[in-house]
Amino acid sequence: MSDRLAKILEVKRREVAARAAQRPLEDLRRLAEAMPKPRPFASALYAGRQNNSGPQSGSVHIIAEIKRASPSKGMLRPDLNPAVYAQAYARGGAAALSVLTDSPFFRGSLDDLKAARSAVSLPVLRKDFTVSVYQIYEARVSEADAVLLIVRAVPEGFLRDALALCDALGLSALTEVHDEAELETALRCGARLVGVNNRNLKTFETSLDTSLRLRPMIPVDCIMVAESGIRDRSDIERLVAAGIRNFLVGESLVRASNPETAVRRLIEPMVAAGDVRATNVSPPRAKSGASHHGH
Ligand SMILES: O=P(O)(O)OC[C@@H](O)[C@@H](O)c1c[nH]c2ccccc12
Repeated sequence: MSDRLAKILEVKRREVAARAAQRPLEDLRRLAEAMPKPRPFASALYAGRQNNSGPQSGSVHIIAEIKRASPSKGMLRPDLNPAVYAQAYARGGAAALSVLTDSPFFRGSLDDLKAARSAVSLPVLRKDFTVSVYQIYEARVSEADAVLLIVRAVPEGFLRDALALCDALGLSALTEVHDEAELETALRCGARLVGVNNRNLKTFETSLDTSLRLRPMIPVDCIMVAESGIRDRSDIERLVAAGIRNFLVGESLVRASNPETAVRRLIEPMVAAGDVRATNVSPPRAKSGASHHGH
């Protein structure tokens, strides 16, 4: 484990222990179980086994992230208003939202999540470093529809229990992996919504090759999300060509001068090379298109 992740997890464990001392797990559990149903998160994404000839075929689904700062990039947008961003992302056509709720390293909070969620009707992921079931109940009580589970951050036994708890609470779990071994662990524990993080946790650099490399290992009954380092339309196109349809995008949307347009640009229908040519050729001279039949 990288020192940086280890440091974050250490701080996180202390933070959660302090909150649990204020409000015991039992109280939180009671509150969680009385919450209204979450919004469906996984089904807002593209599932690979869907009929590929449907109207959704080839469509791009964006989980748009609300993130003020990050340990690797420092301050991104310190004055970010979560409700305003949530609405802009929704207007741009985002399929779901991700809200950083970690405060020491990402300057987020559970209040950000609530503010974002109440401004839109999209499902919302609580983006945090989950090290305790306490945070899963807490996510539910804060109206999250999904939580992040980072394979590298927890023992396999915890991952298994956390996935089962999410299931019982009706929460989706985005299980994050960085390599083949972590993906195997995730699948062994029953993960069905898998995030492939392109950020190398040692160097903090991103490479889309991670998503491209792991894509063929994702079973057909799983939903894959490519995470991190997606800057523009050409990145999306590279990944779409490999059969990837779901993307978690943060920095490039947060930094964009117009977040609504920035999302819309990423999801615009792709124009295939053949289509481009079709619009450029002169109209056919004869109407007898029989020879084109079946083409
Ligand atoms: O800002 P980017 O490069 O578009 O990345 C978004 C998201 O993938 C990234 O914020 C992230 C992925 N996994 C995480 C785990 C914790 C905190 C943050 C993350």
